[in-house]
Amino acid sequence: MSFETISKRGLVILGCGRMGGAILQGLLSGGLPAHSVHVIDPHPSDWLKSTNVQLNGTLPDSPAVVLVAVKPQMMADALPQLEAMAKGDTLFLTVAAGITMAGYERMLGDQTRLVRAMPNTPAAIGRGVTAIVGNPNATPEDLETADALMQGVGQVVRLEAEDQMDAVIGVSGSGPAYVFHLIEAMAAAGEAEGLSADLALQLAKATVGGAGQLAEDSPETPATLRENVTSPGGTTAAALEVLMDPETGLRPLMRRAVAANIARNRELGK
Ligand SMILES: NC(=O)C1=CN([C@@H]2O[C@H](COP(=O)(O)OP(=O)(O)OC[C@H]3O[C@@H](n4cnc5c(N)ncnc54)[C@H](OP(=O)(O)O)[C@@H]3O)[C@@H](O)[C@H]2O)C=CC1
Ligand SMILES: O=C(O)[C@@H]1CCC=N1
Repeated sequence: MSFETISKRGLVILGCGRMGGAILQGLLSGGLPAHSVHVIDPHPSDWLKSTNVQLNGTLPDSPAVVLVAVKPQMMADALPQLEAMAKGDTLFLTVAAGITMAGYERMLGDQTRLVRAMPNTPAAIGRGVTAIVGNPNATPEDLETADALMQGVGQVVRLEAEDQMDAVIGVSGSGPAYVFHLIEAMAAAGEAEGLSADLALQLAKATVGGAGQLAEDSPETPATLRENVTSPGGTTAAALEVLMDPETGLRPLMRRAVAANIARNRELGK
């Protein structure tokens, strides 16, 4: 399905907050005409009002795509109003955590053509990464459509099975929050060692941003890049002894954090 089909038949966005808004921004700057987008959201932001999309108005009977971007807790209230579209020729593309394909099929019917997608907030600057997986009704063309829409906000990867989605949410969907917390923690450590708050934050942000870019661009593995910083017997080695402790270091901590993420994701899906 091309952007032309989407602009002819329309795109409905259910819930246009941080994630729905970031995806919409990517699509509009990629050339999707604003008048073909119909947004349902109780409190549209000023930015949304300035885009010329159709806000809380009459919806097309059979839009090309419905993008579902409400919180999982709102899904049972918000989604059933669009049930009739799921009986026709509309692709449902959802970015919500927690809710499984079986859950959507219970709300919309088991004929629904559905793609689950898990983006992350760097989507707001076109640097997101989104994993997608379709239900058995989703055609290869539906996956192409979902892929093309999500490429508007960054890279897209395809999953082999829905059960991989939990780990994806735990790593990349929520991952930006872990990295932002790393920035906070590094800045706090710098401040505790005598730097001003502003300088510590500038150093931490630039270090995480630069290291992230280097890890993406370099042909070297993260392990080699880490070793390149680590002079034998030097300062980095002393810090890494703490961070890489097999019992108390970052690896077991991250393992616990991701496991907690997945446990919550499964609760939200109930
Ligand atoms: N934020 C993130 O990093 C990521 C989020 N997601 C998923 O994206 C989805 C949205 O999250 P996020 O954008 O952060 O949340 P937001 O709260 O920013 O956005 C949700 C939007 O839906 C609106 N809304 C609430 N009730 C309804 C309704 N009945 N009908 C239509 N719209 C409604 C909200 O309005 P109001 O605020 O007025 O209630 C809000 O604008 C979630 O399912 C989440 O799992 C996926 C990947 C990453
Ligand atoms: O915190 C959440 O539930 C959502 C899903 C992934 C990122 N934010």
